Amino acid sequence: MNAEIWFALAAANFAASVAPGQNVALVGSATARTGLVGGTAALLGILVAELIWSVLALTLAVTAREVSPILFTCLKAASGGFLFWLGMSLLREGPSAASDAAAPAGCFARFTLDGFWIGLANPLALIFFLSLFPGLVSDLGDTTDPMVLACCVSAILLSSAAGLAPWLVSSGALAKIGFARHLHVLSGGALLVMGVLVTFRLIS
Ligand SMILES: NC(=[NH2+])NCCC[C@H](N)C(=O)O
Repeated sequence: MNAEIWFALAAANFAASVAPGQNVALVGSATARTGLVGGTAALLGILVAELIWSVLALTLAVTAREVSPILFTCLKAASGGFLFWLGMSLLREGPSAASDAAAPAGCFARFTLDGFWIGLANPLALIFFLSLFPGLVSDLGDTTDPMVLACCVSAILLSSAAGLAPWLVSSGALAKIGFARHLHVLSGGALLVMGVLVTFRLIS
């Protein structure tokens, strides 16, 4: 794997990662509630999910065509329900713990876990890892070779983190200058609306 392919992979994933979606909304919401530490905890959970997606897509070489439509539907239903529930519970809690010091114990572990599920059941991640990603790595030969695997995974994880970093930093800055409540309502509401949309599209 040469540097060109590494950068092409990283650039494609950066574009997908920086685009607004449920990962971005969770990072915003976690940062509004508990500052940069909470946002970073959510980001770490998302990265673990992305690690799983990229390793699965590379080692099993699964593509969208091979995944049963029933599994897709189940994943979307789980994603819709979880987004709705998470949006509701975040909105109900309110941005009470806007400073790191006031954050309740266990809050960061919760954000990491939320990040993990949000990242795993992300319809945009499904599209990326099962449709775009296989095309991007198709010339690499044996993608189960540990070296190739490590290169691809490092490109994905670094670019995903780089895509979420501007949202983390700007959310932290907004929370600091007194917009924590607005940010909280906006990102919690976005998660809720995405949950409704995913569910609505499934049943309509
Ligand atoms: N690594 C990826 N391409 N993941 C999908 C990210 C989707 C989108 N940026 C979101 O926040 O929901």
